[in-house]
Amino acid sequence: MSAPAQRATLTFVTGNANKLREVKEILASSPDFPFDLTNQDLDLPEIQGTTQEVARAKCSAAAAALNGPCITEDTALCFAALNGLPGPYIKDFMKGVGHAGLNSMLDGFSDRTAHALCTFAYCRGPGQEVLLFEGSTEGTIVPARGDKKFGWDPILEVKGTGLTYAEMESTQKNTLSHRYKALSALKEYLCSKP
Ligand SMILES: O=c1[nH]c(=O)c2ncn([C@@H]3O[C@H](COP(=O)(O)OP(=O)(O)OP(=O)(O)O)[C@@H](O)[C@H]3O)c2[nH]1
Ligand SMILES: [Mg+2]
Repeated sequence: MSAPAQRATLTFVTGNANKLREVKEILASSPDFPFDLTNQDLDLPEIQGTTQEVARAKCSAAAAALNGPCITEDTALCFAALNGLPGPYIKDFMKGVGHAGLNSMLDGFSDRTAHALCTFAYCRGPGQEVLLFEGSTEGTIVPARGDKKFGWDPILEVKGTGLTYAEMESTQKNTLSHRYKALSALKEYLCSKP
């Protein structure tokens, strides 16, 4: 009997262990995903700009550094009252002011809605076009509730659930999250390619 054909490997370039965990969890229920996923943590520049500009530049730099195909992922938290900010700069805002500070930024505004935006980027190799796959989940910014193991999960109450991401089981977050939606779009594209 011949050995089963080996699947190609795709490198997910990220230094974020929580992202990697969620991506693996989501893909675990996607046996049709056409790659074996590996991970590398590379120190890549994250430019200033729109979420799409940030994602394209990072993935392009990752493909050049790896000299091969890769995916990267950027997550933004966008406050409606602030025209989408902090957006792609949420990492520094979270580090700088934390859950309480992010809540205070909306004091004085009647609109406390926000959306989490995930952008997966896929590049086949150095100098190749970068393709983007986005997913967004709506919610409201609230005082922290739930498990504090992942970033701003405790302050985004997801629309229609009454729960913050941090109050959900991972199985629930992974069926409605920004990451789940963007990864589904990436998967659909990769599965449609010969
Ligand atoms: O509560 C959260 N729930 C999430 O679902 C989620 N996804 C990302 N993040 C955080 O938002 C910032 C994005 O910045 P980011 O996209 O540049 O990520 P990163 O620098 O940590 O990793 P990477 O760039 O190596 O992939 C970082 O602080 C991430 O920790 C999340 N926080
Ligand atoms: Mg980053």
